[in-house]
Amino acid sequence: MTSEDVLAVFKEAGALLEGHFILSSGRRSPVFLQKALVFSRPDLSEKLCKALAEKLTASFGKIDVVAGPAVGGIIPGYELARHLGARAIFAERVDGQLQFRRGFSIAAGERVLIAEDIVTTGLSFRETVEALAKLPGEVVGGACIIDRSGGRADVGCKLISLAQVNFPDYAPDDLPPELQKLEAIKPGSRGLA
Ligand SMILES: O=P(O)(O)OC[C@H]1O[C@H](OP(=O)(O)OP(=O)(O)O)[C@H](O)[C@@H]1O
Ligand SMILES: O=C(O)c1cc(=O)[nH]c(=O)[nH]1
Ligand SMILES: [Mg+2]
Repeated sequence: MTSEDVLAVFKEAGALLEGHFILSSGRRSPVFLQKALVFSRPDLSEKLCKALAEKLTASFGKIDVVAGPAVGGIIPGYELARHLGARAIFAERVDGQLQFRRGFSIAAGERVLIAEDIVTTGLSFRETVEALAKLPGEVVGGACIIDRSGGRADVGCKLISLAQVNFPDYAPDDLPPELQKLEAIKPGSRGLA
């Protein structure tokens, strides 16, 4: 699939939003990819993750465990694991820090792939790398559906994306006039109680 094909899937799901959004990193953007609307469609989730899994097998070989950060990484992590013949686990925030709970474990020597929905600054991805450093297993690389950084984000390991885009984002104190006029909304879960 090309990046245009992937954006067409987001459009089909009504997930390509325009307005004034507060991103997970605190940066602001006039564009938001509401992946939850895509992942609410099993047919679309399967199509995207099957195509991504094919790229991953070519780059990383066998994967034993797919690990995604909640909330956004859970469904693509599970669906990728299904196509890769791996198992899926997720990390969730406890007092702001990502932890693997719920009895999830990784055995020594297992090959681990980090799965994300969207990468913007790479912050959430790097936090997942840190959480995995406390567990056995070898992180062989990472995957995301859409890399909003156009390939520039440093995620702390090799990242394979299904699509790369270059949507603008801004520091909150450096907004263009058209964003200053719009009320900002924060769709993601970071920082929620
Ligand atoms: O590369 P970054 O700058 O970290 O941005 C991308 C992250 O932002 C979103 O998560 P968010 O924390 O908004 O919560 P969600 O997973 O519940 O959507 C998304 O799911 C990624 O995890
Ligand atoms: O950077 C983010 O927080 C982010 C951007 C985006 O387009 N979609 C999303 O779910 N998160
Ligand atoms: Mg997330």
